[in-house]
Amino acid sequence: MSGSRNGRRIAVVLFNLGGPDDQASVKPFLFNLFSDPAIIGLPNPFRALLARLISSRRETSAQANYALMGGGSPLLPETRRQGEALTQVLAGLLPGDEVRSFIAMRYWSPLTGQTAAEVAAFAPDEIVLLPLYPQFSTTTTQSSLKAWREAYAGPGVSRAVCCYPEAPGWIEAQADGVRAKLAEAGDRPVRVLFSAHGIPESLIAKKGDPYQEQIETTCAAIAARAGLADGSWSICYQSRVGPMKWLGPSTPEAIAQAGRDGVGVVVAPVAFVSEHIETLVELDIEYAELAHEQGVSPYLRSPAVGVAAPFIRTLADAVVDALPRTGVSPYGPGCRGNWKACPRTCERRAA
Ligand SMILES: C=CC1=C(C)c2cc3[nH]c(cc4nc(cc5[nH]c(cc1n2)c(C)c5CCC(=O)O)C(CCC(=O)O)=C4C)c(C)c3C=C
Ligand SMILES: [Fe+2]
Ligand SMILES: [Fe+2]
Repeated sequence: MSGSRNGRRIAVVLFNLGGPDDQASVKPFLFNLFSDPAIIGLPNPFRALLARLISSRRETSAQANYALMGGGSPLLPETRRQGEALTQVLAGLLPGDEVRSFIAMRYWSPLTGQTAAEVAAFAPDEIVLLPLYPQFSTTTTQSSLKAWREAYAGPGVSRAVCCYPEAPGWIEAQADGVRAKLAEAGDRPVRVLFSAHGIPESLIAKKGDPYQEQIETTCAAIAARAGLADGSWSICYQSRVGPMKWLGPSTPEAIAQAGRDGVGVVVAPVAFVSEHIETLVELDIEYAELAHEQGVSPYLRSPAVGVAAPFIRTLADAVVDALPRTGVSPYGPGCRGNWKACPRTCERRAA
């Protein structure tokens, strides 16, 4: 943190999904997730009933998965590390301003309402809303920004970063991870599978959700930066939930295809910025077993970017760019507040 009598007080609010801290929080966490109209588009009381039903049904299997990580999700401690690294970089970029970072999780603590009260107590002049989702989706970024607007009643001007699917430091950090795993593969033939969290396909047609398009932008940029040849990489989607048609091909299908083609894989998670259940359990345990069964070898996974310096610099640049009169943006010209029209800095003024 840096301070000055004349500087601005700037709150940076990091948004992520949240995860249960322990076994007892798994069910209420799932209930919160499935109660979100951005996830289940039914009116109440049907949505609440369905949320109760699904959270009860998934509880035991989800608890078993969280137990593999010691009982709860590492998402909050990982996000705290990112917040601390970001605050340090911002102190250097914004000397004279007092910058403090906060974390607002969508479905588990610290929940948005609690964080909104903490930010209000800080009495900021400026609030930068920073989703830890590089690609914008109605199910993630838009849901978090909406929750913030409903919860925050304190002082300051809120400005939102919408997305950074091809921001230079984000792509560099991802490409570094992929290159390291390709080096580990050595002479063995491998395909790079860019694996993103899926969403239901209907959201794209119904809501114009730009997520898939931005995933494709991210993957093409990483492939170019890592020098991957055409045909040596593909995009797939993991973590399907429920009976609806989700984006495809699924990551298990892509692994099976690699098996048929006689190549190993380097799986790169491209929609997550930290390690959590979807990487540590789904990719590292479930899909690794699948790969083993299908004779896919090697099966390697590049790490989530975490606190990699180029990534934290990308976040810091996004914050500086969101503030008024602060230099040249690597993200292109500013947005007029409509994410459908402007896929880079959507919902810039979220207040
Ligand atoms: C890009 C990020 C994510 C998108 C898009 C997303 C959409 C989405 N997720 C579900 C259902 C579940 N997600 C769960 C956990 C989870 N999801 C993300 C990210 C995205 N989700 C994160 C960061 C996490 C938390 C991980 C942790 O460590 O706790 C879960 C719980 C786990 C499980 O039971 O599998 C569910 C359920 C839907 C339905 C959806 C889009 C419609
Ligand atoms: Fe999810
Ligand atoms: Fe925009």
